[in-house]
Parts: sequence; structure tokens; C-alpha cells
Amino acid sequence: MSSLEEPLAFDKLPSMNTIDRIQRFSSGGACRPRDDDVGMGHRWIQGRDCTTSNCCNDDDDKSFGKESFPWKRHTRKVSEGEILLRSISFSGRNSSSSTVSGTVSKSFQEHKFHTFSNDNGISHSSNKLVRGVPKFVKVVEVGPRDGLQNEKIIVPTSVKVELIQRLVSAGLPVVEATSFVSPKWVPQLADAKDVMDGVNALDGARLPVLTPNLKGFEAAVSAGAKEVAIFASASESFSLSNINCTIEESLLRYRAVVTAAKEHSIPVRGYVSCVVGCPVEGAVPPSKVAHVVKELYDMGCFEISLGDTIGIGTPGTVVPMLEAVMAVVPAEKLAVHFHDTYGQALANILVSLQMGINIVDSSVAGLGGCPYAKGASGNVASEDVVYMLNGLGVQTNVDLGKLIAAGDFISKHLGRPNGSKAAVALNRRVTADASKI
Ligand SMILES: CC(C)(COP(=O)([O-])OP(=O)([O-])OC[C@H]1O[C@@H](n2cnc3c(N)ncnc32)[C@H](O)[C@@H]1OP(=O)([O-])[O-])[C@@H](O)C(=O)NCCC(=O)NCCSC(=O)C[C@@](C)(O)CC(=O)[O-]
Repeated sequence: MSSLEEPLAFDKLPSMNTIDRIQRFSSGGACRPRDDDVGMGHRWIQGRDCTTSNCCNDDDDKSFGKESFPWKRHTRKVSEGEILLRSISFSGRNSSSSTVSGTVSKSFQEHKFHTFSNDNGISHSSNKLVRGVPKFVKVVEVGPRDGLQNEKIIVPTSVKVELIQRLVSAGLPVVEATSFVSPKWVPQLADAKDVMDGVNALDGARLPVLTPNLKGFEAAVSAGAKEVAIFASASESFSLSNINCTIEESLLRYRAVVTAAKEHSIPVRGYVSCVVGCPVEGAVPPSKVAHVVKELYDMGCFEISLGDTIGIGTPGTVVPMLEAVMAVVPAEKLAVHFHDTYGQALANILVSLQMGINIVDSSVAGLGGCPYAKGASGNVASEDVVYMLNGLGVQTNVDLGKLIAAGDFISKHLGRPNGSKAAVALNRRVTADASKI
């Protein structure tokens, strides 16, 4: 087990004419610019010719959030209970119900957790600057796993379970619950089975877990996991440091996991780390990222999340990486996973949305950091992502007030301020407004 040092050689990150590249996409890998747009300036900020259910011309709001998996039996059945839960908890920013233990405030304060907007931010903007972004974005919450895995002091299982309950209640459609990895490598998540025992009965969200090999997969299935994630890297050094094997060896392991998962009808998500840069190797070529993403896609991952593990990317480096990846895997199968080490995550998310991505990973209260990427800070805060998406008129079905309450809950437990700027600002606004009553 080794720990990696601070990023090196980032002056060598690929240079590019950013605006040229973004313009070429006109905000859609799956939603390419129309032919008659070619040659017009600044196409990246104009509408796209949409083909996916999340695109701007799709008016069927009811289809938002639905997805199917590559093998048919994996298509998730929505239970009556779930529909009820969604109708209560997913009702957006004005939701006033709470289903979590530890009661989230539903008084005056919840109604204050709105994104500031000059038109209440309710409708999808017709402004050409933001018309390219999808109407719906699936927010994948990774806080209980990615967020907590690096915490030195062991968080009690009951706190992890309550955090997951709160996040589900806030309307997040996917909450990554834990990892079935070696407890010697990640001691914080040694209670994976107990966490699953505590959340298995939860309805209303998918609760995937990380599995690095068959041993982890089998343990996850025994613990009741219904979805798993495998995690490869685009950098050899990071692969060795994180999972103690080369990229090719990891792909071999993951093929075995995916084969077993198919037998159990369990959907598998794929991650690729270091998609922009590696803490040891510096810049990672987009072609290398595309190669690993394609391998995971071909082996059967229903979705592949692109991890900027050390948060080094800017739109200038994210765009060419996405271009390379989207040339081999459709945009609607891709998620983005930005750490916010350099404060670039929201900018990177926005440009990814404009290029046709509609799945964003984030971590409540900005928790996190990878144990094998020293110096990497947390994921972009879920609250900040939802605040931005609300402001763009993009639907997420996430109740921002409940999300902030979940972030405050875990931050209080960890004894530190909430790492979300939106949460801090909105909490301050609530206090200020309340003091006038
Ligand atoms: C992959 C291994 C296991 C290889 O670790 P290894 O030491 O090479 O494995 P091994 O096969 O030689 O086994 C060594 C010991 O681990 C046990 N073992 C083996 N497998 C398991 C398992 N699944 N669960 C529990 N125990 C396991 C195994 O039984 C044995 O136990 P012992 O005989 O010594 O008592 C190890 O390197 C590991 O667990 N790594 C996980 C590292 C990790 O979780 N990193 C963070 C997640 S990735 C991430 O955060 C990035 C991401 C996804 O968020 C995206 C991004 O931001 O980039």
C-alpha cells in the first residue's frame, strides 16, 4: 500500500484551443450540432440537435430519471412505495415532508433553500447560453463511500446509515453506500456488511457499492447489494497504488466480476480514475482514458464515471478528454466525477453538460478525497451542484433543503463546517431571514 504524492508536471497538461473544441461539440456528444450550424461562431452556447431523453427538445418530463440496464432483467421495477416516496420527497424545492429518522426541519427554513434566480429558476432556460444543457440531470451521491473512505476516525455505522437514509429522503436517485474492499486498505469502510444491513430495506434509490474483485463482489451480494461498481484507472501508477495491479490485470479481474454480476442480474457501473491527470505521472493522454472507458463499456458496464481523482482538470483539459471518450462510448452512458481540489469542478460540470453528459457524481458537504491520491480534496459538493442545476432550470428531483440538512448532519458529526458553499450561504440566509421575524 503506498500513498501518492502531490501532483507533478501539470505544466505538461495537454494544451488546446478550448473554445474551438467546445464549439465543435455544441454541448452534445449524443446531441451533435445540426449541419446547418456548421460555420457559425460560438455554437457551443447554442441549441443542440437532441436525440436523448434528457435533451432540450424532449418535452416528456415523465421520462426523466428512467433508465434501463444492458441485460433486461436488470431494469429496475419501481414499487408503489417508491412512487409514493418520490411523490413526497422528490417534489422539488418546495417539498415539505420528511421521511428520515432524526427529522429534517420542515418549517419556514425549508422554503428558504431555493436557488437565487431572477425568474425563480423554475423553468428550463431559453437563453441560448444555457439552452445546450440537458433538462434532467441524474445526481449520483457518492458521499457515504467516496466521501467517508478517507476519514481517519471511524464513523459509527449508525451515522453512516442515517446519512444514507437522509440522502435517499432528499430525493437522490443513486446513493453509493459503501465499498467491499480490503479493510486493511480502507479501514473506514470495514463495516460494509453492517451498513448494507441498515439500508437494504430503504426504498426510493439505488444503493451501489464498490467491488474491486470477485471476493468483494461475492461479499456485496451476500450483504444484499443490488448494484455494484468496479473501478479502473487510466494511469498505471494510480492503478498500482489504488488496487495493487496493472490496468490490464484490473480489467481481467473486472471481466470476472461483470460475468458473475450478469449471472446474478446485477448491474455494474464502471469508474475510470485519473482521467485528466495522475498524481505521479502528470498529464494522462485522452486516448488512454478512452481505451479504458471502452474496455469497461464493452465488458458490460451500464454506465462509466470519469473521475478527475485529484481535481486538476479545467474545461481546457476536460473537453479534449470528453471528446476522445465520446468518440468511443455514447455520451448518455457517461458520468462525470470531479474532485474540487483546484475549485474547477462546477466549471467542468457545466462544460460536460454542454457536451451532452447528464449524469453527475457529487458528495454531500463536499466530503472526500482518495486515500491513494494524497492532497486530493473532496468531490464537488452535492449541494453546490444542485444549486447550480436549479439555477439553470435543470431538474434533479433533489430537495435542496433536505440535502443541506443531510450535509449539516454529517459535518456536525465530523466536527467541521459543511464544505458546500451553497449550504453555508443558504444556512446563513435562513438565519438572517429568521432573525427578522
Ligand atoms: C484490490 C485489493 C483488495 C487488492 O489488495 P491486495 O493486497 O493486492 O489483495 P490480495 O488479493 O493479495 O489479498 C490481500 C488480503 O486482502 C483480502 N482481500 C482481497 N480482496 C478483498 C475484498 N474485496 N474485501 C475484503 N478483503 C479482501 C484478502 O483476503 C487478503 O487477506 P489476508 O489473507 O491478508 O487476511 C486492495 O488493493 C483494495 O482493497 N483496494 C481498494 C482501494 C480503494 O478502495 N480505493 C478507494 C476507491 S477508488 C476511488 O476512490 C476512486 C473513485 C472510484 O472514487 C473515482 C475517482 O475519484 O477517481
